Amino acid sequence: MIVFDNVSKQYPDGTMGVDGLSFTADEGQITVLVGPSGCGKTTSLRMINRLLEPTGGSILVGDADVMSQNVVALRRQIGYVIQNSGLFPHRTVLGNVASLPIMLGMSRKDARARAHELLETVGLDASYAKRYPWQLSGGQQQRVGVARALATDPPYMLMDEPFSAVDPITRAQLQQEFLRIQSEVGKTIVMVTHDIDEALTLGDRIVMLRTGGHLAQNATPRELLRNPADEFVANFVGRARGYGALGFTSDVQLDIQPARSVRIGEQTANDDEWLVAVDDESRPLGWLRTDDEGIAQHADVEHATIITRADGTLRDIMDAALSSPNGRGILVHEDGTLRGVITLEEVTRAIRVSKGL
Ligand SMILES: Nc1ncnc2c1ncn2[C@@H]1O[C@H](COP(=O)(O)OP(=O)(O)OP(=O)(O)O)[C@@H](O)[C@H]1O
Repeated sequence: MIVFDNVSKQYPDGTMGVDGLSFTADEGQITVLVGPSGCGKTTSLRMINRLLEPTGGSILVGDADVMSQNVVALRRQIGYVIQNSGLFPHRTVLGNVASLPIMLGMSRKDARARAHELLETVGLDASYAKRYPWQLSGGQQQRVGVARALATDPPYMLMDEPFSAVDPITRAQLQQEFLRIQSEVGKTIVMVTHDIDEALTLGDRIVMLRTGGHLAQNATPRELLRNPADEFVANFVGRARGYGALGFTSDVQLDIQPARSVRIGEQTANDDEWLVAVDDESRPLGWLRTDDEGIAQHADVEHATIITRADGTLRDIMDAALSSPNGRGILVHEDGTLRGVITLEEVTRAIRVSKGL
């Protein structure tokens, strides 16, 4: 657990970076600090591992005030991931991930074995191990940064805009992988972002700051969307409030209909009818209309269709229906096999029910 108790940071020139901030980052959860530029997010984060020192109040990591802990011992418990990864440029990927455990006394062999494991965890195969950071894309560098922070298996992680230097698609991918990793490792994480969508996607709890380093609201993503504390919070959450609120798994029962499907290469009598094309393992590829001879061809599949899980969020399911050429979304089971289809009307009904309309 990390606790901020009435914490302030006044810089030597008199600027109040953070002013009387209190919040708790619970064990095993992701707490996201979010807010406009200059509101004190990074200042708050850097006081946790004592890159900066508070001028008022106290910060507890575990049970002890950070100011009473030995700095080296404190930082050993805290993984730190920053924007642009901050990798050692002259060390290989493997060297970057293994260096801290070696410094802390792990044998070279064990540290390298662990580094290989971690690279796999963050989605980099063995061929990347010998490369240098400059030989990687921005997204790959961020993955190495996350692997490095996990290498000593610290109970706490601080992450400062970890996914902001990459393109939106890579970013979404990294976010999802990060959530998967966190579901396995269960670290106590404090993350900084200026992006409300990222905060809503990743945060178990969101601590929103306003200019001057004051707390604006401390809430779960759901509460923040439903009950913004004031106009500032409502404006900051902004466009995300309507559509974004659908980004949570809903408990509304959906009427999913069976789908007419066809395997590629198969002959079907249903020409001029939309069918779900599936592969040999019954995984859908997209919608397709068979040709005159009724043969399902790969080239005829509408690949722009978004296919999503039947137990996903209403937002994903709505995307599936909206991206379909016929207003019906293709849904899959957890293992990727075809579950059925859902009409846009049914999605709309589910949205109304979930919102109590
Ligand atoms: N060394 C410093 N000396 C004086 N003021 C500083 C110093 N570092 C930061 N500040 C000020 O403290 C305030 C908070 O800065 P901080 O970097 O924590 O904001 P932030 O929310 O992380 O911003 P951003 O999203 O732009 O990175 C700002 O007004 C900033 O100008």
